[in-house]
Amino acid sequence: MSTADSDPTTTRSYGLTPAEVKNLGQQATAAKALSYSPYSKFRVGCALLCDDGEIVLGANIENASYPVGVCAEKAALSRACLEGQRKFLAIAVSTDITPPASPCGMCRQFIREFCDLNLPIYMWDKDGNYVVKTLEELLPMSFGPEHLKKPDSSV
Ligand SMILES: O=c1ccn([C@H]2C[C@H](O)[C@@H](CO)O2)c(=O)[nH]1
Repeated sequence: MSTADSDPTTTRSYGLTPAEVKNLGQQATAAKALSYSPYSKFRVGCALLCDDGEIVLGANIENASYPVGVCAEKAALSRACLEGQRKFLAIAVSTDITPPASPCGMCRQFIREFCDLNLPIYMWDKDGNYVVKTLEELLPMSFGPEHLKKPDSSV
């Protein structure tokens, strides 16, 4: 007999149902098609689950002046922020490699601005499998907005 805890169709991962995790991963994987990465040829797709249920996509955007390029996570969070989104329930990142890539250090800090430390970050590989870690696991002892005087979030 299956219970709510053992049934893989109902067991939640960090508050998300298996269907929500899968959907977010599929959207991050699809977002790789938006990647502009002529230099590295390394496509990264990102899907953010906002607290109102909206999913915002991003991809890496490179530049002839290499350091000017933007990572997928930063692109997605910037896009979401400009849409007025400020709170996120989960992030999925997808690349074309196995084992999956994890967000770079700058992206971890960028995520830290808007997300709780227990935010799950799902890292999808080319075979459709994922590893999940919390933001705190990827960025321990981090520095965040609460360490500064309370910012005026309307600015
Ligand atoms: O967390 C990361 C790490 C790298 N990249 C992009 C930047 C560059 O376009 C390519 C190779 O580094 O991958 C991301 O989008 N996110």
